[in-house]
Amino acid sequence: YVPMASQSFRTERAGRSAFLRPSSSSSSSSSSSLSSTWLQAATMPEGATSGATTDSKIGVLFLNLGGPEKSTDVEGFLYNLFADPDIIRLPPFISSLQKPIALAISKRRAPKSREAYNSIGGGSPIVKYTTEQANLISQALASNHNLAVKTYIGMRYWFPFTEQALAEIAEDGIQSLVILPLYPQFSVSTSGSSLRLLQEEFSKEESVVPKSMKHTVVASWYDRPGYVSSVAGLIMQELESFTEEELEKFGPEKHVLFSAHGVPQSYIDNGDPYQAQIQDCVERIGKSLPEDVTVHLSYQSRVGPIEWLRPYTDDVLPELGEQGVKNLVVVPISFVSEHIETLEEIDIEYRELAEESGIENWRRCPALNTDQTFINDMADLVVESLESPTLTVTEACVNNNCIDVKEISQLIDVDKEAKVAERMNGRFAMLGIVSTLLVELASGKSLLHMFGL
Ligand SMILES: C=CC1=C(C)c2cc3[nH]c(cc4nc(cc5[nH]c(cc1n2)c(C)c5CCC(=O)O)C(CCC(=O)O)=C4C)c(C)c3C=C
Ligand SMILES: [Fe+2]
Ligand SMILES: [Fe+2]
Repeated sequence: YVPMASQSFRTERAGRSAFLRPSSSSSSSSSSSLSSTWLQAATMPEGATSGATTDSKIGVLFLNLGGPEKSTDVEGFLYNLFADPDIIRLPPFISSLQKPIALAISKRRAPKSREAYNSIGGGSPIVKYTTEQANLISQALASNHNLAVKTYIGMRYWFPFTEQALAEIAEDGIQSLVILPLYPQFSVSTSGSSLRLLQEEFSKEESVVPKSMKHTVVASWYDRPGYVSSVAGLIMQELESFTEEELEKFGPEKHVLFSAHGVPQSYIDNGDPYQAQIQDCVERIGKSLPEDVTVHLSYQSRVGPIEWLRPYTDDVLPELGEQGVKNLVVVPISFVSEHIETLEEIDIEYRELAEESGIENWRRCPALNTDQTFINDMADLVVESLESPTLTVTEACVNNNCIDVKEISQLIDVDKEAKVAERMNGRFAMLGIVSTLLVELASGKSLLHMFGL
């Protein structure tokens, strides 16, 4: 649990800044003409003149996945992850088995996972980095934009849980909340899962947060020039670290491999925008790299026997080796802080595979972590989202196909039948993972182990 006392919070805005009164509304004195952007509505009381401001308490909630901080957390963390219907999708007729299945899979996977966490010091650094990012973004909002906000961290599967963050948000009396998933690209399995949790909470009769609290979501932000240039900047540092001697020895060709986190192919077939956003993201970053650099894209971290997004990183590395690639920078692209899949999977497993494949001059681009260009851009993003029309959690989920429209059919008018049918297909595909488990339980044979679960 991260004590919130460590985060900065000023109830008063640090001063009067112009952005709260954008020029488009500066001559208006009617609150109704301001209703398109919720910050204005939230900060200006009914009938206020454009110059007037009130001190609305603004919060920013950063959503992230979370990770075990010590070895004994691993099984509980895995259970929470596999109990999430956005990670293991079951068809409705066995959905009541979600929890026992999660229990069995987490027990099965825990030793392998624990070993991986032990190899990086026993736990995940996600909370540490996310806390630092939240604090620095809050500082950048104060210094660059004269705006005081309180920041909160809501992890999906481990402490500090999103539910805890919501309780604090309510206790602090936050009136306007920006919800910012720390995943640049949207996937149903990451941002979508966290937003669904919020959607369910906010739509309860007796929600933890008051109905009067306004909120807006930033669903994805991989296409922001600030984000693109901060990643490109980190890649350039790695490319420039190839020495004259190395280039003489291994040749002048430089390659960059973007290794994105994978998702099951069935998610994409059912409307997850993730792959399209990854491709667009890689294209944008690739364009800001020197022309003599060759760019590749692959997907890592697959789990279970079903088809995931291809090509797989562990297939591409040997292929690059065969093609004679020697100078390679590997870039983790789906996440903004170091975690087990950068520190263990890329730095240990893939590095070893690359060496075996003859890729002799290896670099790994660090995750953004506390990169200052990135932090400043995230602060700008918060301000821009405050000035823009709101996007509610429900709208963000529906726009990105991560909500069963049947569940919210009262709220939103869409073609229910078609959407529900599409989701069912994805759920049957996930039966691949689950039926393997059931066969294993019945036969006593370790099929899941064979498949890496
Ligand atoms: C089984 C399905 C999984 C999907 C789909 C998935 C998508 C996905 N995950 C991340 C980022 C992270 N995943 C992390 C841990 C983790 N994820 C899965 C499974 C799926 N992920 C498992 C089983 C685990 C546990 C670790 C393990 O045993 O391998 C983490 C936490 C890392 C940490 O340091 O603790 C992150 C981060 C993305 C971005 C993504 C889809 C886009
Ligand atoms: Fe993973
Ligand atoms: Fe994951």
